[in-house]
This record gives sequence, structure tokens and C-alpha cells, in this order.
Amino acid sequence: MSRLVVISNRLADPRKPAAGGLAVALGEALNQTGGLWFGWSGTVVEGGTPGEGELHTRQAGPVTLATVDLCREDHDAYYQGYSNSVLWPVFHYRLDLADFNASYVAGYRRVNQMFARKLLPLLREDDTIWVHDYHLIPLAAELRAMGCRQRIGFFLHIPMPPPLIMAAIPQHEWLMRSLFAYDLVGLQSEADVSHFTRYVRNEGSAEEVGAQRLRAFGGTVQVQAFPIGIDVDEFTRLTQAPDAVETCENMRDEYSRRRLLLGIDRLDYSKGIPHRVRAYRELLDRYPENRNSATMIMIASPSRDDVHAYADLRHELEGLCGSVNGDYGELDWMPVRYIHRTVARKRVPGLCRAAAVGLVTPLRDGMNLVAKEYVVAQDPEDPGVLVLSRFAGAAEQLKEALLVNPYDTQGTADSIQQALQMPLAERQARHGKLMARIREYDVHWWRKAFLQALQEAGD
Ligand SMILES: O=P(O)(O)OC[C@H]1O[C@H](O[C@H]2O[C@H](CO)[C@@H](O)[C@H](O)[C@H]2O)[C@H](O)[C@@H](O)[C@@H]1O
Ligand SMILES: O=c1ccn([C@@H]2O[C@H](COP(=O)(O)OP(=O)(O)O)[C@@H](O)[C@H]2O)c(=O)[nH]1
Repeated sequence: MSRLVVISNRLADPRKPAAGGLAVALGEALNQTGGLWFGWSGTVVEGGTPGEGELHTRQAGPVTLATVDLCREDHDAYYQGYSNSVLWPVFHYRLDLADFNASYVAGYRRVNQMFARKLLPLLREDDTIWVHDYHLIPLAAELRAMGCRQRIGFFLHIPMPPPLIMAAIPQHEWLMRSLFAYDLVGLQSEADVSHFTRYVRNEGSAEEVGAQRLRAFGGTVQVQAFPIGIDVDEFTRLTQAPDAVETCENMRDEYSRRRLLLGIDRLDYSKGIPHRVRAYRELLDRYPENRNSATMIMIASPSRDDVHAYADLRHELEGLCGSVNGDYGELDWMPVRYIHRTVARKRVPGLCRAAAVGLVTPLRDGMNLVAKEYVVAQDPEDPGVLVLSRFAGAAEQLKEALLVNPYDTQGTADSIQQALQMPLAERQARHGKLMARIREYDVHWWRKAFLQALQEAGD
């Protein structure tokens, strides 16, 4: 059987719990198959040479981890710069936050070339190579230029924007052309596939040469949606484990007189966290019966602190939470509990189970695994209600959630109220349908469906 080689910017020891959807999902996938996981070590070397980084390898159960350090200059241009100040904002439709500094793209190319150079000697002839996310779009083109002929698939974890938004990136054609060095491109949703297809038709005069196969820019690629899932059995076990039970009981004791609304996100402008606070404020305003009886807990895990837009968001959020607490708080009730820390993964299920309403309201999100985790953590006899942004990739699958437009403050407040008032029978019916779909399209389905399509691509 061919060995699986996974390449992603961020790695995690697959035997240990990790925060961040990509690391969680890949750890779970690789634990099943074994193989090689290659990417950045997480170490930034001050004063190192650009385009050079030390390679480290170690064994973690069935998985070999091979990681490369980045020097400060490469890290700042490739990770903070092109990946997180150009591709991330534009792919999340935030042209206003993009910083098209010309030096970033050079660092991005340099690191992709270095990754290809370091990876090549580790590859075997019959390896199946699976590259992940926006940090590594040109990696297959670099590997091909060095003679790599193995099958290579690519999965984009974030949204694929519509063609005219993509076209704002000065190097958009180079990026999209690079994707044609892969045998298979996987995207999170059908909406993403349609944006990709429209782009290559408009800008690359693409022709359809088979089901979901497109020819453009002198190459051919298969493009399909593979919505990422979670490991339902593992998350269920986590929900029943003593840590989760204790967290849930503590929360219920602490808030025994109150209904809990819960949001768990990285502190990222794509997650719509300030919009959520405004909707909650509107809820307290329009439906005063919730004053003193509903508490919103917002876990905002620190993320990409050195990128300006993230620091700005943090300040905005602190101000917003402070003003809701100042305006509505009582001596014995704080409306918002804002926690700017990462919650250990083992605590996530207990928090979710204790919450009557799960608030997942991103302005754009590739998928959003917290939405799926919230549903799985619920007690089927008395489940909470998921309020989900229609702009999360997860909304294509999770139709029985209460779908909201997070830009519509009043509408979102009304849906939160509907969630708080929902009769038990309706909660159970919605939860049952959501669970069935989350279980069917779990992380194992995702891995198998992608790898099977990659095996068949181009045959
Ligand atoms: O590695 P970081 O810069 O700390 O960021 C964490 C990850 O964020 C993004 O996650 C995405 O992948 C999830 C799983 O497919 C998906 O549910 C979510 O909607 C995406 O935002 C990013 O794409 C990853 O590369 C980062 O590791
Ligand atoms: O404090 C936190 C915040 C998030 N997570 C986990 O990190 C992942 C976030 O994935 P998601 O797809 O929702 O968003 P991303 O951060 O990847 O954009 C989920 O598994 C969360 O349970 C966590 O364990 N602790």
C-alpha cells in the first residue's frame, strides 16, 4: 500500500490533543493510516539565512514528523505576510484588511521552494502526497519542477472567494495556475467549487474535460468538494470522559439560575465575534426577560497576535464586552464572560454540553469544526440549539441549525431568542438530523473520500 505523506504549515503531535481545526483533523487522519507529516516546526530562528532551515525528524506513534525551522525573515514574509496578511483576508472576502506588500510574495515562494527541496529526498516512489491549505498553494509546482511525479492532492481549508475578489491579489493568476500542478484540488463546499470553476472559465478559458475535471493554464485538474468532518466517536468519548463531565457539572452549578450561550473561536476577524456581541446586546435590549437570566461565554483563543488586524480586533472586543457589561450588568450578573485564552481540548465538550445555545457566527469560514463539535457534545434527550452563520462552510450541511446572517444584528438576536425558547420536541428533531449528517460525513469519510478521489484522478 502506498504511504501517505501529509504536508501542512502547522503540525501537531497526533498523539496529543491540539487546538485549531486543521491540526485536529490531520492528526486524526494520520493516526489511522500512519505515514509522514511534513511542515514548519513552529520555531523561528533569529538571524538565520532566508530560504534555509534545519530539518528535524521524530517518530510519534505510527507517524514520522519531519519539520523545518524558519528564519525570522522567512516567517515574517511567508506566514505573517503573504499567508496571513494577503491570502487569509482576501480568501475571507476582506480586501480592506489585505496588505499587498511586494516583499511578501518573494518570501512565500522562497519557503515553498525550501519545503520542496527538503521534502524531496524524504519521498518514496509510490507515496501519495496530500498538501494542505493556503500557505502551500505553489508547493506541487515546485516539486514537479524538481522532478516529482507522485500523485499530489491539495485541500484548501479556507473559502475559495468569487473570481473578482480573487482577482484583487496581484499574483492571482500565478496562484490559480499553480493549482493545476496537482492531480486533485479539494474544497470545503459546493459554493467554493463554483467560485473556482467560474474563475478558471473567466481567466483561464477552462474547458470541462470530464466530470469535475477542468483543463486550463496548460494543465488538467480534478476539483471537488470534500466538507471536512470531526471524529465523532472520539469526540463522544471525550464528552463522556471525567474532565468533560466535571466541566459540564461545574458550569451548571456556577450558572444554575442562568441559560448559557457559548462561543469558542480563535480570536480572528473572520469569526464575526464583535457582530455576535452586538447581537447579544440587541437580545438583551429587545427581549429584557433574558437580563439576569442569560450569560454569554466567549472563549477567544489567541491567534496571529503579531498581525495588526488581530491586535485591533482584540481592542475592539474588549471595548464591546466592557460596554455590554457596564450597561446591563448587575451586582450578581455579568452578561458577557470574555476569556482570551485557549481552552484545553478536553474541556471543550463539557462547555458545549452545558450551553443551551451554541453561537457559531463567522462572517466567512472554510468549515468551522466547533459547529459540529457543539452538536455532538449535546445530550440527545435535552439538546441545546446551534445558531450558525449561513456564511460558514458548515451551513451547507447543517441545515437544521438556526441559520443566521451575522451582519443582521436584529435578525441574529431574534434567532438567539428563538433558540432559547425552542420546545424540547423541536430541539430533539433538529439535533437528530444534524447528528446523522455529522456522523455520516465524519473525518474518516473526509480522508477516505479525498484519498480515493486522488487515487482515481487522471486514471
Ligand atoms: O495555524 P494558525 O495560523 O494558528 O491557524 C489555525 C488554523 O486556522 C485555519 O483553519 C481552517 O481549517 C479548519 C479545518 O478544515 C476549518 O474548519 C476552518 O474553517 C478553517 O479556518 C487554517 O485554515 C489552518 O491552516 C490553521 O492551521
Ligand atoms: O480555546 C480553544 C479554541 C478552539 N479549540 C479547538 O480548535 C478547533 C477550531 O477549529 P475550527 O474549524 O472551528 O476553526 P479554525 O480555528 O481552524 O479556523 C476546534 O476543534 C476547537 O474545539 C480548542 O480546543 N480550544
